[in-house]
Amino acid sequence: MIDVKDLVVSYGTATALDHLTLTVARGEMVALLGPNGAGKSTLAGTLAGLLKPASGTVSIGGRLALIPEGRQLFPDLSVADNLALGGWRSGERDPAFVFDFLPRLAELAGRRAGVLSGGEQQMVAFGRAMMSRPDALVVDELSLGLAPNVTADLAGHLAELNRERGLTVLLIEQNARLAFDLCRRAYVLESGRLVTEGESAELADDPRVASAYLGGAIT
Ligand SMILES: Nc1ncnc2c1ncn2[C@@H]1O[C@H](COP(=O)(O)OP(=O)(O)OP(=O)(O)O)[C@@H](O)[C@H]1O
Repeated sequence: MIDVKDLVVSYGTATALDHLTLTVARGEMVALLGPNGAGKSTLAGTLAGLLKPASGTVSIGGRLALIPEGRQLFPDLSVADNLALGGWRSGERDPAFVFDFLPRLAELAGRRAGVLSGGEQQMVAFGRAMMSRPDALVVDELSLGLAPNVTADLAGHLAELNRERGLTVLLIEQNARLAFDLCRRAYVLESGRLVTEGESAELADDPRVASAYLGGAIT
């Protein structure tokens, strides 16, 4: 569904992604881990078509939506209007199916997005992305600035969409525990290069990953 080959993306003379190769199969949920500045958002932007590769290829086998880092809502618009904007390209006008799996959004529909809590705003960004009826969803830091229980709630909804509706997910995260819990497979990016990839269970035991992301070995 998502096929990235030998991708190079630069900002002027600075290379943000350096020959990155990565795949996410249809219906798979895969994590991309990396510290600040690793190039994670650059990959998200490139997958969403917002950034142009210097070389390499990106191929997407369906409709892709992005939950961008920092939500990027329209703060002065209502939740309902933010959701409607997500349906602009797909022609989806009815958010009822989004309210089915995120019922809290129905209660918040008339509120201004800018006054919501971080978790509620992330839920709106999630719902807005789903309004485009995507086959694949790229989530740029689901957990950013959110309390663990709020993150867990959103992660549960994401896993449910993956399991029950076959939504393909690329979960871009700094929270390795969350990523390993949700995804069977993960890639680790540093300074624009892949440092390792594999099954989450094996990566959690990898001392390099454990010391960088998990504060020591997982017990
Ligand atoms: N618009 C830009 N102009 C110039 N350099 C940029 C730009 N955006 C990002 N970079 C640089 O590209 C590199 C990768 O940045 P990117 O935002 O993709 O990393 P990230 O892994 O998403 O980091 P974070 O977790 O902090 O969001 C960094 O060195 C960053 O400074």
